[in-house]
Amino acid sequence: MPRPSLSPGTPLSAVAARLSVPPPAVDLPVTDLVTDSRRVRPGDLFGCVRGARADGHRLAAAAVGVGAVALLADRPERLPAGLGVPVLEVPSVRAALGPAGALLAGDPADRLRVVTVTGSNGKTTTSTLLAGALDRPAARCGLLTTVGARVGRHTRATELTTPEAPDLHRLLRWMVQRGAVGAVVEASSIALDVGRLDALPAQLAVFTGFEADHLDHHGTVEQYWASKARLFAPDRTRAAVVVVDEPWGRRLADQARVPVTRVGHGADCDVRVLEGSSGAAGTEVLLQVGGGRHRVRTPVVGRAHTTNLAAAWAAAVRLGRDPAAVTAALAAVHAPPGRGELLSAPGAPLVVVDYAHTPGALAEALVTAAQLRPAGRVHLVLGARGARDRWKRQGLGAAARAADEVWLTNEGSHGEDPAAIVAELAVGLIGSAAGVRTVLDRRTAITAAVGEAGPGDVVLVVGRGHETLLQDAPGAVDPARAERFADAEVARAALDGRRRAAG
Ligand SMILES: CC(=O)N[C@H]1[C@@H](OP(=O)(O)OP(=O)(O)OC[C@H]2O[C@@H](n3ccc(=O)[nH]c3=O)[C@H](O)[C@@H]2O)O[C@H](CO)[C@@H](O)[C@@H]1O[C@H](C)C(=O)N[C@@H](C)C(=O)N[C@H](CCC(=O)O)C(=O)O
Repeated sequence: MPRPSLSPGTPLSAVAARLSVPPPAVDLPVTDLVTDSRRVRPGDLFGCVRGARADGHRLAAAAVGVGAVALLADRPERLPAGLGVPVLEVPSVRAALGPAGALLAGDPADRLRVVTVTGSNGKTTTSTLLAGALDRPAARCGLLTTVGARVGRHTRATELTTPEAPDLHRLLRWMVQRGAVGAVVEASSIALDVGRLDALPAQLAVFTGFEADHLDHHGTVEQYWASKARLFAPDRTRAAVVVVDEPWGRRLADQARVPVTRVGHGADCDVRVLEGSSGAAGTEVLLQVGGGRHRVRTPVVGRAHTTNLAAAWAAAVRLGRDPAAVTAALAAVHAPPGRGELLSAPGAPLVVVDYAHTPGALAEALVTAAQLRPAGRVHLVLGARGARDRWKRQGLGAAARAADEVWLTNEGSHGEDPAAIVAELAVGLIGSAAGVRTVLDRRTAITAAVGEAGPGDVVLVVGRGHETLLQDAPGAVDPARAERFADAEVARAALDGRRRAAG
């Protein structure tokens, strides 16, 4: 991610003061805080992060070699002798990245009304809806989600759903420089767990709902929930909007020590969903708020988005926006790419490309698909990501039983055997009435599903949504080792091919 022009520099002693550690023997200005030696520029402060695969302390010499003028370290004994640069010793470099990153970015969050959005499903859509409800030409609201960073018509690609803290605060500075007075930030549980959102005070935190996920990182559902619950502590947010349609959300609302606006279908909700429906034209809810009722619409497709829409509406109103203005704004907010994305062509099945990658989200996406073509059949193209969350695969297979036809395929094996991944998905489908076929080449699977489906059917392609890199090589996504592959593009080509074949 290209970095903006360098700031004039901040005294290293100011960084020490922000981190409450002794000042350096030698003071000097530092420009940016960087945690990757491959991205250091002259004048940077290099944070020596100890990770699962590398230790920044062992990379300090390389960082100094390309211009780092000072180091943040929590294992100074691991640093090579004679580096000749001041070292700020901290208890934890990871814990320092937020406060120091904010300072060196100019504390942009102090000039923004920040809203954080977390939850198991719907974070990106809810964040996009909320930013759309808050955004005004004269008072921009920035948006930072899995899809990338955006403010007004400016966009920036990002690598993580929630970037590392120094990158996050630089992106907030980038938004302020382009007129943002607010920012909606999608908060992944992993980011919360490792401290990427530290030093990011929010006016409001939104919880979209809960389903076990990322257990390969968090270990237990309790730990996963606790990582999200951190966002609702008084030192992290002033208020909360919580969807309470399931027990974990209710528990969060009960335990949060900040004012909570409860959203959901229950009679105890402050913003109660009386009715909800979704179809090809979008999603609509009827909300009961006190004595009043509000009918709210969005072009976003998917029954799962009824509570996301209600939460976004409640959050914008909680932040002081006029309810009628919020309702009007939401009517024009379209889904982020790859979330309930519809592709259609004359005489061809309807194709839906969605990000669903948990059993609950898949079940919801299948309900939506069936609702979109009530008289048709549902053809599901399903895979599971390699090298993570293996425990989810049988549950995904079980959720897939609601489809009429299931095409099991590769979704990026990341060093695993694609056939073994598919075999785990197939366990959930044992005894199912659905027709089940395995086609490991994803392009072939999507093309075959589109080719075989009837004109009144739906083809639902899940798991990757907007993503454009498909990787079978081990390790984190690396553009140099991944194939460029966008589900929507492949589905569109399949529809075009079907039209050409029909003459
Ligand atoms: C589990 C996790 O969060 N891992 C992140 C973490 O990796 P790590 O701690 O293992 O770091 P490492 O690779 O050992 O490197 C340690 C340090 O050495 C540095 N380094 C490394 C190599 C080098 O040549 N020079 C160098 O300086 C690295 O920049 C890093 O600071 O720090 C790395 C550098 O910032 C991240 O790239 C990496 O994200 C990986 C790619 C990842 O896949 N993260 C996923 C799990 C993630 O965070 N996902 C959530 C969304 C989940 C969801 O909702 O779907 C997200 O917010 O994106």
